[in-house]
Amino acid sequence: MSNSEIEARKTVLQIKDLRKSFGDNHVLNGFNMELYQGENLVIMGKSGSGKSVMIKCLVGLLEADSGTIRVMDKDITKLDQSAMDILRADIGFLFQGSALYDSMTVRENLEFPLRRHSKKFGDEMNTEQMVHEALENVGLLNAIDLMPSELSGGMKRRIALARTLILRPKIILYDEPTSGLDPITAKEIILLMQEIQNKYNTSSLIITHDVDCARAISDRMILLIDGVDYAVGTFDQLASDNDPKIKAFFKH
Ligand SMILES: Nc1ncnc2c1ncn2[C@@H]1O[C@H](COP(=O)(O)OP(=O)(O)OP(=O)(O)O)[C@@H](O)[C@H]1O
Repeated sequence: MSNSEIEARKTVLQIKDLRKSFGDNHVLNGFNMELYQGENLVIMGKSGSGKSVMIKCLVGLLEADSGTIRVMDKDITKLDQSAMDILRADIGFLFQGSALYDSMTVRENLEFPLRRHSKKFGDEMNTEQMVHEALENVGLLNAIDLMPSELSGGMKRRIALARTLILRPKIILYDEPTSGLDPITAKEIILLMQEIQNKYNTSSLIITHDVDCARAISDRMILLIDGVDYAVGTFDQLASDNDPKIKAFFKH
């Protein structure tokens, strides 16, 4: 995708001048980002640089000190609880800790979010069909009646992805989607993320330390350094930059 193609697109998520401190620890010092419809945007930052704080502000788990966050043209700091719930149904999360419920089968794990967000799909919701489709999307329909304890780490990650997808999110937030996986399984997850993006034209914000993952999946990248969007560009643009702070990310 060329830069001009991306720029012609609709913005689905926009953060402007986001600031958040904990006492003297100034974590975010005016962070900006824009996620365009249908793109995969990777955010990379060192450990402790504020990636999780940024995501928590984005989903309303932390209150920013200042700045604006707009999700699909709505300023989330101004939404009441019910408006926020409706918006949340359009945002999917795949977090490191998004564990499956151990006491439920795969099928039940997928039915669970559907019941919670049944309003989004109304009376026409066909739970069985939606569970099947979500599992087919991750190639694990045959695991429908298994318990999480019977799944490998890679399979669990795929089921977690299916559970996110079943709500047909417009935006997916991925926090370290390949962490803890061996390189082959990590590649499978990246392939799946690409397939899903192609099939549903979702927009994805991906936080990762994994340079291979960033190379494979990103249309654009943002480097979060010193609490700001220090560098923005394609993987190739950033990987060939001579700034020492930027270079540090791409050294193996
Ligand atoms: N609730 C909190 N109270 C006080 N300090 C916090 C809180 N949450 C985060 N911090 C601080 O904010 C800074 C950024 O943390 P954050 O978890 O966002 O880093 P990160 O970039 O996600 O790191 P990692 O890649 O290791 O997950 C750290 O210095 C952390 O100690």
